[in-house]
Amino acid sequence: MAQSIPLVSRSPHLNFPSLSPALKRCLYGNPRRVPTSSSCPSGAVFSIRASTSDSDSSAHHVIVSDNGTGYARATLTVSDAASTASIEVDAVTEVELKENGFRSTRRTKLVCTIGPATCGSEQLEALAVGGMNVARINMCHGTHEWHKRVIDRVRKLNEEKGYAVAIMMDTEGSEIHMGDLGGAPSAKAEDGEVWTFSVRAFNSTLPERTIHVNYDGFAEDVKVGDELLVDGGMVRFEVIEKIGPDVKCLCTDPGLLLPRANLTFWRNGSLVRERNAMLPTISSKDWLDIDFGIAEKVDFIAISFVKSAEVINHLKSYIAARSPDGGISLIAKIESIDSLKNLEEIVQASDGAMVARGDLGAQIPLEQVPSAQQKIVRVCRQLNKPVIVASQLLESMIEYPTPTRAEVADVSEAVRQRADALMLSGESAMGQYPEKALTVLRSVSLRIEKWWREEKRHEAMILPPVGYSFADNIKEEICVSAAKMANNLGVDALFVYTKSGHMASLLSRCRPDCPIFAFTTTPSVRRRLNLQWGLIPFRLSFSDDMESNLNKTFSLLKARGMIKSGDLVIAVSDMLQSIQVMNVP
Ligand SMILES: Nc1ncnc2c1ncn2[C@@H]1O[C@H](COP(=O)(O)OP(=O)(O)O)[C@@H](O)[C@H]1O
Ligand SMILES: C=C(OP(=O)(O)O)C(=O)O
Ligand SMILES: [K+]
Ligand SMILES: [Mg+2]
Repeated sequence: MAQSIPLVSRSPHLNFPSLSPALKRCLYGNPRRVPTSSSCPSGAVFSIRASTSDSDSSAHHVIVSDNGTGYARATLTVSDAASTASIEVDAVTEVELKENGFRSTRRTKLVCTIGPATCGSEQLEALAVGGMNVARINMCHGTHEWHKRVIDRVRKLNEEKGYAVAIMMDTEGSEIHMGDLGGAPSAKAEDGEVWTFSVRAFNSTLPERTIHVNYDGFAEDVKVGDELLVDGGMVRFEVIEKIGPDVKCLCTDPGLLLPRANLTFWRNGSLVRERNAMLPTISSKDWLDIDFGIAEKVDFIAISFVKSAEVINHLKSYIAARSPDGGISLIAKIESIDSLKNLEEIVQASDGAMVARGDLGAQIPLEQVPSAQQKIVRVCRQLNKPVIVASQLLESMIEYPTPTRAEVADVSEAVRQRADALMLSGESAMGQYPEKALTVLRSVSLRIEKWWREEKRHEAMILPPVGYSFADNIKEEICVSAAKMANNLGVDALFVYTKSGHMASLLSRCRPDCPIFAFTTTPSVRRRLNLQWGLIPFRLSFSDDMESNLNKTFSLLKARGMIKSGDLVIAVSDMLQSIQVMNVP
């Protein structure tokens, strides 16, 4: 494929105005221009190291000619062969690596929910600069058009600015929730007020103190005396009367009602699950949203209110039939009593899990949420699946520029547990201080991680074997040993060459002291590895010959100032059952 690109011959630099920004970025690192015309006479052919971030083809040759016009022309040849000469890494990580060295890179990954406060290109870029690894879109809110605009903006950012921000689509699920409040951003419920919760469809404006409920069986299922919890207890009501489709409720704990807030009802101190438990995990709207996610090639789909492994398996085969390249990972949200009961089988079937503390805290007593979190994080690590700790990490920052001490302690605890990722919800979607909230997550993560390394607080790593096939057991053993060696020798980095990403996960699971450079061939695997603890994913074409892979990687990384001679590295790969220890030449 050859492209003709005009350039300005009389400028001291060759200027490529119509070159795509992604290619421009890659020309010799980051210049807008190719070096001087004197070193680039008419007819000259020279190589540029460049590649487009989302394809395997790379620009290789620029041929300059002047055609006697006085204005030279350059022809850019895009060739697949050239991709073997390039390496792609997240622009923020590259700066971090150069400025602070390996050891101080952040290991805990960060997920930001995108909403009205952060959906613009500039705001998304600010989040990417601030360390967002995954952008989450919540299908409870907004239209497909709205979500598509966000996805396109993130993709553009990745392509033009060299990020690898992954996209996670989160389904609505069949939860019971309130309606839209007739367009109002919120409504205040005061102590002693009587509100009507109704399953009636309201076409025009809602009557005063009336809330629409999305679940048709609601008025039948509740009983007088039941307690109705909005958002897991942010506001509480007591059911005092049932009149056909309307349920009259007395406000007992005042608070702010937000559009589409989740509803649960409790009887004699336990959650009423009756028909609620019969709701399908994936609603008809969810299926439409999932089709949207597949069409948009999102990297992750998070499934709300998962009850069993069966639904995950079902969805996996649905996605596999429609997206055969396997580019979508499924994240099971653990946010119900059933999901806790079937935790192991759900996590085993999924590609990762989320501790969705918002709804979980509405389904089990709040004081049980921390132990549930610890258990979920532990199970995920045992089964080698990434885990995200979500909801209310920095809730007060929706309104205030600094977090509470308790919030900082909560974030620290999730980091200490070695969760793969922390998530912002309302803080980044509709809060006043999205970037500040992200900065808090980043700095608290870095601080806690540094503290372990300084104190050398290696907690005993009891990792029961999880491999099912012989081959898998070998990989697991190699990674456990490589990580242990890395800690004992104090190496600068672990290198892993992996096509599917599996070997990189196995290393991440060991939570070693040093960062893990994960080299993978496809942009999609690279983006998905961005969710996992301690992995710095690079896109690189490599062969089965480890010797040449290593030499190539060393020279590419050295050229970009990301490693230096003498650095101690341990390398493992999908292709070879060995652990190599060496100093960068
Ligand atoms: N796409 C969106 N459009 C409008 N508002 C959104 C969007 N995504 C999130 N929000 C707002 O951010 C809040 C927090 O997000 P999240 O925790 O993901 O949702 P929920 O509160 O429904 O569980 C939501 O309650 C909603 O007010
Ligand atoms: C992350 C959660 O899910 P959602 O925000 O979709 O309710 C949660 O319940 O904590
Ligand atoms: K959701
Ligand atoms: Mg939820």
